[in-house]
Amino acid sequence: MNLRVGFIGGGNMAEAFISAFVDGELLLPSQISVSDVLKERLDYLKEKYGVKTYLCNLQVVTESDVIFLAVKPQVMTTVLKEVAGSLYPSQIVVSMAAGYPIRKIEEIIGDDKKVVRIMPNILVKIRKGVVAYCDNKRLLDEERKYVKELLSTCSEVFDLDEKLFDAVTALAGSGPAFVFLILEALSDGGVKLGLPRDVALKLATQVLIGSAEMVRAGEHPEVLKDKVTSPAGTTIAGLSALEENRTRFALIKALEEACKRSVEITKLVEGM
Ligand SMILES: NC(=O)C1=CN([C@@H]2O[C@H](COP(=O)(O)OP(=O)(O)OC[C@H]3O[C@@H](n4cnc5c(N)ncnc54)[C@H](O)[C@@H]3O)[C@@H](O)[C@H]2O)C=CC1
Ligand SMILES: O=C(O)[C@@H]1CCC=N1
Repeated sequence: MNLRVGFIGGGNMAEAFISAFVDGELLLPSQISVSDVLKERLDYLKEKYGVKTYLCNLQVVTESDVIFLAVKPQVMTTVLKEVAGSLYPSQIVVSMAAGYPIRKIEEIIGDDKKVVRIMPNILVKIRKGVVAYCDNKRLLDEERKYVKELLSTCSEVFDLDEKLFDAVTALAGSGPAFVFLILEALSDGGVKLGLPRDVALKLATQVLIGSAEMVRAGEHPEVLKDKVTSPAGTTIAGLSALEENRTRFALIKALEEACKRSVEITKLVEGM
């Protein structure tokens, strides 16, 4: 299968996917079309990636077999209503909107349409993303395979029940922002101790990448933590400060709040 891919909304996530698809040489720029309400944004995408761009969303619908909806959840209902009459049941609609359920998409465009819901993260831009995947079971096996292959070029794809999407949105969708904050804070700590800013950021980044790689290699983080921690040493002094400041709780709470917001967004869009 070699389908034409469109994006409605050409913001951060659309660019992350376009960049990955083009750089990964899975799609030619001429197979990709994008629409947005901002002409400057479209000019930028056309110039940088060579994709086809339109101010009209319906043009993307006409030119695509797979249509990624990459607008904010609050804009989804308007966009879906706008394109509903032009969609064919053979086309595949892929939504990445946080908190926007498949049933709401079907309510607007019809339940005869092929609908995929994904929750990606910004790391797809460097082809190290994760994507949670579910669909409304209307895709043919080969179509599902194709969409997953497309997503696999830039991410690890997890088949998950839609019920888990709020939690996945918190951990995987919002997660990079939490990690960026941690990196920034570690760099600040280094600067406070006298390290030059650029050195502090590089050290913090390498520590994070290396630590994640060790966990990926198969060891549990708790076991690894104990290997770093000497009796009466430096690490336990730092860990004790983290416990005193309830760092674990703060991170758990961050995910809970992000998940709660995803549920709130669903309630909000269901009333639209
Ligand atoms: N940014 C992230 O890391 C992640 C975002 N998401 C989801 O991806 C979706 C897109 O998010 P971002 O790319 O971050 O947002 P963004 O704000 O960067 O991009 C949205 C784009 O939609 C355009 N737009 C607004 N109204 C439009 C309309 N009526 N027709 C066509 N285009 C229109 C905007 O001009 C903007 O360029 C959201 O639903 C979000 O929940 C999901 C996972 C991660
Ligand atoms: O902040 C947001 O709502 C979006 C969804 C996940 C990441 N960014």
